[in-house]
Amino acid sequence: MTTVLVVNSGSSSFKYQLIDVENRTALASGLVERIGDDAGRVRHRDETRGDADAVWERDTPIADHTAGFGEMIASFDEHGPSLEENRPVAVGHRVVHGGRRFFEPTVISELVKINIEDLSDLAPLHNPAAVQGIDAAQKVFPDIPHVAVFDTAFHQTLSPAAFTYAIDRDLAAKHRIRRYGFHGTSHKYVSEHVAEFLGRPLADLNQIVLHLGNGASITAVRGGRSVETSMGMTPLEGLVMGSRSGDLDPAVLLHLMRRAGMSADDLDELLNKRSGVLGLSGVSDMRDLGRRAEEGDAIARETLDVYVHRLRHYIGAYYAQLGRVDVIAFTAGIGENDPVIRAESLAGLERLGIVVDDERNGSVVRGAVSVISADESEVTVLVVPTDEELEIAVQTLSAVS
Ligand SMILES: Nc1ncnc2c1ncn2[C@@H]1O[C@H](COP(=O)(O)OP(=O)(O)O)[C@@H](O)[C@H]1O
Ligand SMILES: CC(=O)OP(=O)(O)O
Ligand SMILES: [Mg+2]
Repeated sequence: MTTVLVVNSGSSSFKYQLIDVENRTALASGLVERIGDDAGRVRHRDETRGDADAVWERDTPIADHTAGFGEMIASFDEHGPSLEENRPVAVGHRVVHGGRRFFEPTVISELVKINIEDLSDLAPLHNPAAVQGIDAAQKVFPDIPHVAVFDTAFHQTLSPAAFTYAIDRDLAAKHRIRRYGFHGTSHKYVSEHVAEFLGRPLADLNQIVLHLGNGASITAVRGGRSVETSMGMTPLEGLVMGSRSGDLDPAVLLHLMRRAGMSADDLDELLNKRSGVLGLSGVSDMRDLGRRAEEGDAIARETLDVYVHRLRHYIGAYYAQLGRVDVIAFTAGIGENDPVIRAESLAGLERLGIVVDDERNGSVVRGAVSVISADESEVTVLVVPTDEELEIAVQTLSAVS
């Protein structure tokens, strides 16, 4: 058995899995969530036992990703499966920003780590967390290779028309300003999985993939290649997110600098950490927002409207970019679990061939691929659980063997 330990450091949570790559199965999985929050939570599952009792949950404040990594090792020691007996051949790390330097899975040397750290100003919520995770993991597993798999990799296929910002050409080239795109491992996995599920060649399918997690992005995939994506030079552009603004008029920044005396660091913090759903409503978690809206809270309802309005804007734009759409796939925390967001983002689009079936949308089985479009819908609408960890494990093994 060949196992790989995968660490997926998100902005507010980190997921891990010990994966038996040949059998494409997880031996253990876990989630350390609400990092940096007093309501931190650890969930560890021994997947080898296959019973509902093999899950352990614990509430504990988790200061940062390094502390979270300690919780993960403690969970393996306490509950199993044994990391000694199922010793991984490598650790695969999700790294959000690879810039132009990295697009293949890359064995992490000191130099690679310095380069990842160097890209932190382009992904301030993510690359520092990844480096912390790599440092902590290298201490625990000093004798096996560590591999970085980059979120930006899948979007290397964007055309210049799609990745170029309309600013001074020389200045942009000098400072490497262009669209890179993110969540690529997820967009790749989901779009390939869709083809498998439908039993159709990937090359024949035009897809719109909506990755709606704490960070969120949408990608137009033509024949398995990313042709347009909503995140840009950094994971700040595009959709409304948990605490990130997504798109705004760049002049807003100038206005805030001139009129509110805000510095670059102030704006960075405002747009990445105090905007989006959090900035509008005071809560960043979509579960909390949905609950408040249901209870009649007007601000929560308005925040949902802003969120959905932006989503629909992109769905329309990507429909036009693709010309013909075969599949719309929802994935990640919100995409997989929130029927209200799914229904509202596609409501009234019958003329585009999109008809969601309310019954199917409301009875999606967690963890399985589900069709939520009506039989008469020309566009097949799917909920597809993403598996960034499996994709990372496969790519990690390919980099070390
Ligand atoms: N049952 C649910 N209903 C609505 N939203 C949910 C549900 N479960 C999780 N979410 C949302 O999913 C988001 C986190 O998604 P995830 O893909 O784990 O994000 P990330 O990887 O960026 O941390 C949170 O906003 C959370 O509220
Ligand atoms: C790139 C990005 O935004 O990642 P996440 O959704 O995990 O925050
Ligand atoms: Mg994520």
